[in-house]
Amino acid sequence: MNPVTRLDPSTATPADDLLFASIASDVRQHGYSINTMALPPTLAQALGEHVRDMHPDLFAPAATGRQLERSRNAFVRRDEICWITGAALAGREWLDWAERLRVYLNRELLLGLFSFESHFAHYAPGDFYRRHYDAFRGETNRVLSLVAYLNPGWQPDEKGELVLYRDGEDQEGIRVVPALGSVVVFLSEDFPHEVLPAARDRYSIAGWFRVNTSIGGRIDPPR
Ligand SMILES: O=C(O)CCC(=O)C(=O)O
Ligand SMILES: [Fe+2]
Repeated sequence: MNPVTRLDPSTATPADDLLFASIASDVRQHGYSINTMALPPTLAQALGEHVRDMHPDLFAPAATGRQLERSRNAFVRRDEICWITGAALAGREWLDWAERLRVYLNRELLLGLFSFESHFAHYAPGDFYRRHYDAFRGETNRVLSLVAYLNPGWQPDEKGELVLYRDGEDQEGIRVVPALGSVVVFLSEDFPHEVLPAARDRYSIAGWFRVNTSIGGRIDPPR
């Protein structure tokens, strides 16, 4: 077996640097950042192939709700998820990339991001995730949400957009097509968002950078 060469996960490469700089400046100015064809193409390709190859049994219905009241709520969300552990190479490379972004954002924005968790999500045709926040003030350690899309050749009539609302009042939102390589970052407590039903299988990664403060006496509460 050939040894696999991996980059030092803590240092941004020149290619990452441009993207990371624009994410940092968007988040500083607006609290969110939307980037098309942003993931390194080989990484996007590898993740897309990996997620489509994964055995369906690895995916489980996603839970909703606040920290202590988690339950499956099929009225709120219908997707199935699989947490990314880094056991497979594509997942490992994704976690390394997110780690470089974490280090970069901490340096630029002083957010004190401490850790990262993420899962693959599969939305079968018709699946959705209703308007929601990823974090509620004082209830979770999630500070910054990161979503990446893994769908080559997405057509406009296939729908399945992410709608990112600018605040609690916004009803119009900004629509993001879930096309391969697009990356969206936003402050988890500030931007409600939803996933519209799609006409074909829709694959994404949702992740969260977290801080390490204790909440209600519990340190680093469970997902
Ligand atoms: O897949 C997406 O577009 C976003 C998913 C999402 O909002 C979530 O998992 O919290
Ligand atoms: Fe979300």
